[in-house]
Amino acid sequence: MNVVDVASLSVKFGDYFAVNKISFSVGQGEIFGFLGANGAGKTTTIRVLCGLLLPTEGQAQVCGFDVLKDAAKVKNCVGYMSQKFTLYDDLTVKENLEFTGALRKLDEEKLRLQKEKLLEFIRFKGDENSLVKNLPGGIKQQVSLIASVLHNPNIVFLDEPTAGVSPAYRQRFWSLIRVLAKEGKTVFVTTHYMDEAEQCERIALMRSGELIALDSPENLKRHSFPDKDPHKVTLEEVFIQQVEGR
Ligand SMILES: Nc1ncnc2c1ncn2[C@@H]1O[C@H](COP(=O)(O)OP(=O)(O)OP(=O)(O)O)[C@@H](O)[C@H]1O
Repeated sequence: MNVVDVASLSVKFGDYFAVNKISFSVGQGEIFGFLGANGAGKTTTIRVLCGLLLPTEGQAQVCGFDVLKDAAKVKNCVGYMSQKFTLYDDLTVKENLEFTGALRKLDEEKLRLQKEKLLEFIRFKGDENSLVKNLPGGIKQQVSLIASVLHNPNIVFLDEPTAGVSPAYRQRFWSLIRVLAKEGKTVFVTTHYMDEAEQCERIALMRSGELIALDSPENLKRHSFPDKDPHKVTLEEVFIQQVEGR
């Protein structure tokens, strides 16, 4: 079953096509990488798929709901960890989760159970009453992840979730992503790290608002460099050739 179905989707800002007639689908439980250079249209697409921005043209369905007709239902079935802002630095871990729970209209008991389950899931060892600004970056990222899935959405959009985090924390974060996917959640993730992209089941490559390739990491390597042994090709080389056109 598809959780995301996008057909000829475009978003224009003035005369500028930030997203230009893209079409793709994402399945339940898939780890889907959404890659491209800065300004390629990734965040804009994610905002449409979270029901936060109306497209200019085309269709998009998320969890079976139309982003144009049913934006409120779309918002309910998605989790979103945005690039810059997911937690309040001046609130504690507990307050952040309670605030997110209130925004998501979770009742007290459900919030309590989800909070316990998810803190356990990330093996949070700290004090729930610590201010978020005092947490190490990697832990902040993990708390941000659980805040985005507190309402148990079908799909979670992670926009450069590991930017600025140490390699050990990045590795840990990806092990959490894999568990979420195994449990059936769809993970839609953008990253500039090719070792992370390598862990996606399929990767979409965006360039200047257009979707220029969509396949498994292995097939992207095979098709980008047909004369080479795909095991000797890196995704970095694919990215440089396809996205940066060099
Ligand atoms: N609200 C807006 N008004 C005008 N232009 C915008 C707006 N939002 C995004 N853009 C432009 O649309 C293009 C795509 O931006 P977007 O943020 O989707 O790219 P991105 O692929 O997510 O890049 P990055 O990796 O830097 O986050 C950029 O040229 C950006 O400047």
